[in-house]
Amino acid sequence: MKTFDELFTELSRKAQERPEGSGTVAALDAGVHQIGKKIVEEAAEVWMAAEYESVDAASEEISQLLYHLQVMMLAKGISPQDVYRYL
Ligand SMILES: N=c1c2ncn([C@@H]3O[C@H](COP(=O)(O)OP(=O)(O)OP(=O)(O)O)[C@@H](O)[C@H]3O)c2ncn1[C@@H]1O[C@H](COP(=O)(O)O)[C@@H](O)[C@H]1O
Repeated sequence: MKTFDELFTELSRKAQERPEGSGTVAALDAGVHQIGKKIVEEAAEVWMAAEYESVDAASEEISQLLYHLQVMMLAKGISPQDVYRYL
């Protein structure tokens, strides 16, 4: 289990060190357009799970959406603090 900030730290390191087999590195290489499509796909999965599936399934979909949002943040050089100041 990890927090939003812990995941962001982990993904930042992956982006920098580019370990082989990292899905995050592959997503960053694919670019903003592909990351954006993944965010829309995951958002739809959150909606469907929330409406038709269990709380656990919806939680898992939300975690995946948060992951892909973090990948977009990395792709655009946006830090958690950049986002938090709007919360
Ligand atoms: N939390 C996540 C995470 N959530 C979602 N995903 C990605 O999102 C996909 C889920 O999307 P879908 O449900 O659409 O499943 P899918 O259709 O089989 O996925 P794709 O075919 O699109 O790859 C997964 O296959 C992962 O590629 C994640 N990938 C990585 N992480 C964490 O990120 C960290 C770094 O991962 P790597 O960069 O791969 O080392 C690790 O701690 C991982 O646990």
